[in-house]
Amino acid sequence: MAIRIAVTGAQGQVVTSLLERASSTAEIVALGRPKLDLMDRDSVLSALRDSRCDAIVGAAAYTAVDKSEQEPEIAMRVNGAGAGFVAEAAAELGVPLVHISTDYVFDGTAARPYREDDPTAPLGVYGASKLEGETRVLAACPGATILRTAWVYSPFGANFVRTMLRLGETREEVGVVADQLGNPTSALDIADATLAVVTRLAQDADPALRGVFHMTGSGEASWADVAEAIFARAAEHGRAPVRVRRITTADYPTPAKRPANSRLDNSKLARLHGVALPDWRASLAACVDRLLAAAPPRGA
Ligand SMILES: NC(=O)C1=CN([C@@H]2O[C@H](COP(=O)(O)OP(=O)(O)OC[C@H]3O[C@@H](n4cnc5c(N)ncnc54)[C@H](OP(=O)(O)O)[C@@H]3O)[C@@H](O)[C@H]2O)C=CC1
Ligand SMILES: Cc1cn([C@H]2C[C@H](O)[C@@H](COP(=O)(O)OP(=O)(O)O[C@H]3O[C@@H](C)C(=O)[C@@H](O)[C@H]3O)O2)c(=O)[nH]c1=O
Repeated sequence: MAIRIAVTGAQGQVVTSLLERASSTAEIVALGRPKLDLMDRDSVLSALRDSRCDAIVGAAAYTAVDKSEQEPEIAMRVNGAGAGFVAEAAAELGVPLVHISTDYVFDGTAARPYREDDPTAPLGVYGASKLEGETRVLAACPGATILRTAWVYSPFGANFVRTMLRLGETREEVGVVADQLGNPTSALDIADATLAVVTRLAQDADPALRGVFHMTGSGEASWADVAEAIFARAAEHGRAPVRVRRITTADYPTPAKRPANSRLDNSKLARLHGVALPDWRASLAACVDRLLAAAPPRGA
């Protein structure tokens, strides 16, 4: 019988990807606002109780990194307290919980990819609110599994790939920071991996499968590398060439500080869950192909 997985959020990149990748072995029940509002504890508990789920994936979040600097209370309520309400429901229902978190819990000063037990020190409100969420999730549901991912893109919603393709429609050159390193990750790959993890958790009570794990696309990049790969692939689709000017973080001031190095070490997930995500370049090319196949060039 298919495992019934309740997911928080209805239209986010990861939720949409889970809906697309769900197979005959997994049924996704996507719970978004107004039925489930992370700012409203009662709605979270009642939506999850009503879902008759076998497992929960906490994917909804306040993800506007810069805007969160102006709206710290909302970010904290959604990503901190809200994540805790979801964990409370998982504990009450006695079902496995996978909670999605972020590389932005780190300050980026390490000279190597971060491991799960490295000290956290978020630079901005978004990262701090997601860290608060991790703490609350583990307090309310000690058997939860937290998957920290990073730099998520997909054919859906708002993300860096879609921003670059949009800018490339009207510009010959785009300045992109080359001194922030991370792991670009396809939401569709996150969906495949999350389904594997959650299905295993529903069958296996091993405590080693619980706790914090890093889960990103394989391989590392700067944002400028990602932009170059996007425009190179777009050119293969006949799009006008776009140059990437490799700039520094100081050249591109933003309200929120971002980590210079937020590469994550995924070896714990591979060792204990047997899960590894594909190389970011292959998944990024597939995403660009899909977006451009759906949208003919301007003026065509
Ligand atoms: N995007 C990224 O680069 C990264 C994301 N993550 C994490 O991965 C997870 C999924 O991210 P992603 O799919 O990209 O997110 P998106 O920004 O694409 O979607 C976020 C979803 O959360 C929902 N949401 C926001 N506020 C609330 C609320 N108060 N109650 C209920 N739902 C709410 C939104 O609903 P609505 O559609 O109604 O606005 C939206 O559907 C998040 O936990 C995020 O922190 C981790 C690393 C990188
Ligand atoms: C649009 C643009 C951005 N940039 C820079 C700004 C920033 O340093 C970097 C990425 O910009 P974005 O605002 O798209 O990405 P950002 O919102 O920082 O993405 C983050 O989102 C949250 C939700 C996460 O959890 C993180 O893992 C990460 O993916 O690129 C440029 O240099 N040039 C540009 O034209």
